[in-house]
Amino acid sequence: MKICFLGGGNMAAALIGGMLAKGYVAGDIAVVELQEEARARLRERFGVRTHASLDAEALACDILVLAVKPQQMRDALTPVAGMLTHQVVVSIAAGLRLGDMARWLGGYSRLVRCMPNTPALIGAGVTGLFADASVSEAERRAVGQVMASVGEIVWIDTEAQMDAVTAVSGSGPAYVFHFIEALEAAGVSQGFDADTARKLAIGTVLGAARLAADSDEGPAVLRERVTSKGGTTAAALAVMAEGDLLGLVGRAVDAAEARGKELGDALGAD
Ligand SMILES: NC(=O)C1=CN([C@@H]2O[C@H](COP(=O)(O)OP(=O)(O)OC[C@H]3O[C@@H](n4cnc5c(N)ncnc54)[C@H](O)[C@@H]3O)[C@@H](O)[C@H]2O)C=CC1
Ligand SMILES: O=C(O)[C@@H]1CCC=N1
Repeated sequence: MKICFLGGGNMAAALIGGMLAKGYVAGDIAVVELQEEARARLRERFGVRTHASLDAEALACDILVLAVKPQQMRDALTPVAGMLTHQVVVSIAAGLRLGDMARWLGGYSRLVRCMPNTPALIGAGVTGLFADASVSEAERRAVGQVMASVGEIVWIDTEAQMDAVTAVSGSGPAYVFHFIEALEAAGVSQGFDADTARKLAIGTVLGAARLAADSDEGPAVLRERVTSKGGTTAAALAVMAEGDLLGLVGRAVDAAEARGKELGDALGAD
């Protein structure tokens, strides 16, 4: 299975790093990247083959992963129209719809839209996937296998739900990092040095996420177990409820989902 990435930025690096750690070999992975510096970094870091443009050698792949920014996609795909023969084209771009990509590719519709996230780098990603009806079962399995090598995969029933996947798990690591920043800052204002505060904050988020993943009981039960009546946790959670943390996260996810749709509308209108 030969895989070529179009765009070698943050997310391509996260996926490639995760895939190599899971046994994919560098010789089967190529990256097309415009920036010379980025190409050199990718070769040095991962030992993968790099190309300055999507030439015939780069196109000799089974799966072409589109990993450029949504706003860069049209320019990136236009020269490819008419060059694709058998490749399954997998877009990881937020918002961008399959119909618009197929149009830019001159009607080529062997397309999968997916939304990974950056913990893929350590094999702990979550990826939502949706395939065009023309993608065969075997092709879906092959794409699923690549994404499963860097974490969990979830196939989605309708393409419209991809914006919700993006809002929950694609952008989600940033919400968790932001919470870690907040917990760390709170630790510092309690008088800890920055290293100690960070250790306490990251250790807590990591341990709680692992416990939640290992438990059948769900996060609400685990939360209640930490919360003694009249104790310290109850005092903190009351402040979070007063600030409507649940509503705030809901509104944040709604905003991300709406932005995905807006991006899709704007890009498709082009
Ligand atoms: N960063 C994240 O957490 C996630 C990002 N995504 C999606 O992944 C895609 C890439 O995002 P990032 O990696 O963060 O962006 P990035 O800006 O780090 O990487 C994009 C790379 O593509 C290169 N590029 C642009 N046009 C090109 C072309 N025509 N040919 C070859 N290379 C080209 C750029 O030089 C750059 O290195 C986006 O569409 C984004 O929506 C999806 C899931 C998570
Ligand atoms: O912020 C973004 O648009 C991309 C998509 C999901 C994560 N990063």
